[in-house]
Amino acid sequence: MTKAAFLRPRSAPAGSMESFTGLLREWLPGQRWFAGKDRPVTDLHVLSMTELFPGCLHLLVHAGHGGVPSPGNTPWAGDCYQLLLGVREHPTPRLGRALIGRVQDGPLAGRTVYDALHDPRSAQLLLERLRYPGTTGPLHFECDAAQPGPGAGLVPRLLDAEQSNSSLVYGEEFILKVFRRIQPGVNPDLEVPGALSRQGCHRVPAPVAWLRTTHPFKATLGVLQPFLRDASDGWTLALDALAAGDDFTAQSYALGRATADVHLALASAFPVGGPGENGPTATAMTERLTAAAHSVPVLQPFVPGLKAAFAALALCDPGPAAQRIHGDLHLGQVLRAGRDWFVIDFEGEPSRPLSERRSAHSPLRDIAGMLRSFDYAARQRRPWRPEWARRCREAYCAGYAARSGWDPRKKHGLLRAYETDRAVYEVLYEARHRPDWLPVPMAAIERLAVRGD
Ligand SMILES: Nc1ncnc2c1ncn2[C@@H]1O[C@H](COP(=O)(O)OP(=O)(O)O)[C@@H](O)[C@H]1O
Ligand SMILES: O=P(O)(O)O[C@H]1O[C@H](CO)[C@@H](O[C@H]2O[C@H](CO)[C@@H](O)[C@H](O)[C@H]2O)[C@H](O)[C@H]1O
Repeated sequence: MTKAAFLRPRSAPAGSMESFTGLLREWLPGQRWFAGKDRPVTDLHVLSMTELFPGCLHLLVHAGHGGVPSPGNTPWAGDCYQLLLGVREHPTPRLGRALIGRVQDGPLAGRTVYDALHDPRSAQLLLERLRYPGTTGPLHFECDAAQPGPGAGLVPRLLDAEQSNSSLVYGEEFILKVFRRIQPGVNPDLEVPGALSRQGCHRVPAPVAWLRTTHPFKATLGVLQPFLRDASDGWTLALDALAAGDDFTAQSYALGRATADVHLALASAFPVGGPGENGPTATAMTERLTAAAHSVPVLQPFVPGLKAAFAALALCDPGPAAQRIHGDLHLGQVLRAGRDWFVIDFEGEPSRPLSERRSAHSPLRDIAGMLRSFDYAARQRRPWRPEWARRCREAYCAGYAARSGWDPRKKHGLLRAYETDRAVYEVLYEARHRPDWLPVPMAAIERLAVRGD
């Protein structure tokens, strides 16, 4: 590996990065993982730029939205994104949709830049870097020596999934998740699976190696873990079952048990204890609703009805103790391999502040996430299949109760508030990432606000 240079964009001559940042500003909003599709990108700054290896730059960039702060992200208004860019002297037609463009001026003048994760050579070199712990500028490559690591020469492929980040699969043996939207601090998707594997919890693939930065702030940038090669995710399995007219209750029941297993392991890996308190929960949910309705005006007519669900928390018992949870549980976060369900992606809801994602919450939040997911799946079919979703939800709760010793269905008021809060989050998520999907959570909003069930 050649010694990498750490380029300091802030010392570059004024204006010299203009064409480069202009290209990135145009390219970013078209990316699936870009979280600001509901607002124009008004400015883009390079926060750090490191030559990872010849022909590949690592960047953290800040995308601003005209001074409108993004909830929970960095101390400044806007979002920070991680990019790995290939830089070539001569463009090749094969770059296809990886192509970002040709830089007109500044230090990269005349070069073609592209998303290096699409480039097998860069993807291979990235894995090589993770195989040998060390640092490159502010970037730190680390590994868990207790876990079997990847061998040499594993062939990479970029996953083309509905994702909030980007993932590379190596030789069908390992998967590297490259986080896209970066917040300061340890990412729970590294912290939690590591702690659960030390607990002996077999339902979560353990981190093998990871990448973090120390500039312009400390943050986790990527995690490598074993790839469950014959696994299917719960979303695909649910849609297949719906298409075939199959029942999904046995799978849902097993999924409920698996969720309870993971909650039990989380409670012992991160002992926090203490009963949940409904007052602060209701306040936080109401604040999130107000902020979401401000960003997504179609929510506004439903605000009074939704607030009622949160106000009703005052009449509920506090429910199960707060603990570390998954934080963004849905059918796309569970993988079925053999007869077992595995749980992945402990990042939490990406738009929440990291400190909030790493604190204790009611396990009902995860349960509500999965219940909403059965509804999402049922709405992918015409005509809509509410009965299918209802049976899955019942079976999931029954499976959870059998393993945990308490039945989520008996916490009706709490569960309704958590489902409402989750549906509000989904509206915000869809508006920002996949505007075409907005009608799915909006249908739930209407149901929860108007009928309250
Ligand atoms: N350990 C794994 N084994 C097999 N497939 C995986 C594994 N981790 C992730 N995947 C696949 O990658 C997809 C995206 O992973 P996920 O962690 O949910 O990323 P994101 O945060 O970008 O949504 C999953 O839906 C799943 O299909
Ligand atoms: O990318 P992540 O998996 O971290 O989670 C985000 O994206 C999800 C979509 O990919 C989103 O989930 C929503 O859509 C799913 C169907 O695609 C559905 O099963 C979920 O129930 C629904 O919430 C998730 O909210 C978001 O955080």
